[in-house]
Amino acid sequence: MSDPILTAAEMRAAEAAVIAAGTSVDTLMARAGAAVAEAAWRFAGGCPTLILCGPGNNGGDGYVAARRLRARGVSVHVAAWAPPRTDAARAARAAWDGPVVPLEDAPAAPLLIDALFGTGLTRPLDDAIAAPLDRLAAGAALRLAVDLPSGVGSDDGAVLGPVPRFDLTLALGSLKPAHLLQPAAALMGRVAVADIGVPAPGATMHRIARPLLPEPGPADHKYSRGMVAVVPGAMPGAALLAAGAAQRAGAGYVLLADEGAGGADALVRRRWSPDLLTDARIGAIVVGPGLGRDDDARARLEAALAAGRPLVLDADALALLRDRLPLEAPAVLTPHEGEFARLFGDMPGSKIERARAAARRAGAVVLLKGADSVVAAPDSRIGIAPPAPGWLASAGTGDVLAGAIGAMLAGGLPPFEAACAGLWLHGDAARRAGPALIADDLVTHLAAARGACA
Ligand SMILES: NC(=O)C1=CN([C@@H]2O[C@H](COP(=O)(O)OP(=O)(O)OC[C@H]3O[C@@H](n4cnc5c(N)ncnc54)[C@H](O)[C@@H]3O)[C@@H](O)[C@H]2O)[C@@H](O)CC1
Ligand SMILES: [K+]
Repeated sequence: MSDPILTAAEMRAAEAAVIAAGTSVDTLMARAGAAVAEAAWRFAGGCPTLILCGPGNNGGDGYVAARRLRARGVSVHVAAWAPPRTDAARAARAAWDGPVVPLEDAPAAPLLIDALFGTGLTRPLDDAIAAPLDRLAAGAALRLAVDLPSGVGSDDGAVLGPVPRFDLTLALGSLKPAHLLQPAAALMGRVAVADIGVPAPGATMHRIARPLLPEPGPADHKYSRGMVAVVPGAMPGAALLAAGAAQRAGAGYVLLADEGAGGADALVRRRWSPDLLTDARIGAIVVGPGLGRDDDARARLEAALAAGRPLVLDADALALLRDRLPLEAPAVLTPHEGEFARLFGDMPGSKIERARAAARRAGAVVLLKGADSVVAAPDSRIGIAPPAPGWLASAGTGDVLAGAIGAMLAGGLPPFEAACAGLWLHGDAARRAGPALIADDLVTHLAAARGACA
C-alpha cells in the first residue's frame, strides 16, 4: 500500500489539522498553485496558457498558478466563472494583476488549465459553465485539471454531465477516489500527486502498489512456499487456469482436486474427495472457477467451507454462497458486478461504499472487480487498483486472478493483503502480456510480475 486516497470530507479534515497546527490556508494555496505552475511548465514547456478559475479554493489555486507562470515569462490569460467566495481565493485573485475575463468571452489557448471546481463540487455543471469549458478544451492542444476535472464527483467517480478529456490531472495533497474510479478516472489522463504538506496519517483507503514479497530462502521447501488446493467442477479449463496462476504466482505446491488431464507436469492432480481438503499443509483453497451450480458443486463448496483453511471464492461459488454468509474462515470473495448484485442485492452508494458494506456483511474481504477494482476489508480498509489494461476483459482472466490470490494467501499474507497483492500481480501480468492477451498469457507473465515484487 502506498498512496493514500481521501474523500472530500477527509481531505478537508486533513487540511484543517494542518491549519490548526499553524499553517495558513493561504500557504497551502500558495503550495498548490506553485505545484500547478510547475506541472504546467514541465508538461507544456511554457506555451500560451488559459486558466479557468472558479469561485472556491480550486479557483484560488488557479490565480496563484497564473501569477507563477507569468513570472516565468509565460503568456497567461485568466477567465473566471464567478468572483472568488473564500478569503484565500480572494487574496489570490487580488495578487494576480492581469486581466480576468468572463468565462464565455475567453479565447482558447494551447494549454488549458481547469481550476473551476475541485473537491467542493456539489452538483452538475450548468450549461453556462459546461459549454465554454467544452469549447475551450476542444480549442486547446493540452489540458491540465487542477485537483480534479470540473464536473466529476470526487468521492464516487461519477461524471456529472459532459466533462472534457484531460491529458494531466494534478491531485493536490492526496488522491481522491475519482482519480481511480470509473467513469471519472478515464477522463483524467496521467494522474500525478502534488505534495502540499497535508499528511493523511489515518487514511483507510490506498492505491494498491507493487507488493513486497519474499524470495524463497535456503530454508524454504515446497510446502513452506505455500500449498494451494484448487477445487474444480463442471468446466475443467477454468480450474486449470486458476491452478496455473497459483503456480506462476509463486505457490510451492498446487493440488488440483480432479483426476483429469491438462495443466503443467508440476501440477499435482488427485481424484476428488472432500478428504483432500483436510491436509493441514494446505494454505489456501480456491473454489468457484468452473465449479458449476448443481448438487455436486454445492457439496464441493461445502467441503471447502468446512476445511477451515483460507479461501478464495469466485464465480460459481459466489452464486451458491447466498445463505452461507457471514463466513467463518478467512476468505476473499472476487465478484464482478453481476455476481456482486446476485450475492448482495441492489446496494446503494459508490463502488467503495458497496464493497465496504458487502465485506462487513460477508465477514470477508470483497474484491469487486472491474476496470477499477476495489478491495474492501470488513474493518473498512480499502485498496483500489491502479488502472489495468482493458485487454483484461476476456474469458478466464478472473480465474487467473483467483489463483494468484490463492498463492498469496498460501504464502502467508492475510486476506486483504493477499487480495491486493494478487490484483497487482494480475494487472502487471496484463501489462506485460500486451494487446489481445488471453488468460493463458496472463498465467505465463505472472512469473515475471512475481519476480518484480522482490
Ligand atoms: N484541501 C486542501 O488541502 C487544499 C485544497 N485546495 C483546493 O481547494 C479545492 C477545494 O476548494 P473548495 O472547497 O473551495 O471547493 P471548490 O473550489 O471545488 O468549489 C466550491 C465552490 O463552488 C461552488 N459550486 C459547487 N458546485 C458548483 C456547481 N456545479 N456550479 C457552480 N458552483 C458550484 C460552491 O458553492 C463553492 O462556492 C481543492 O479541490 C483544491 O483545489 C488548495 O487551495 C489548497 C489546499
Ligand atoms: K478543476
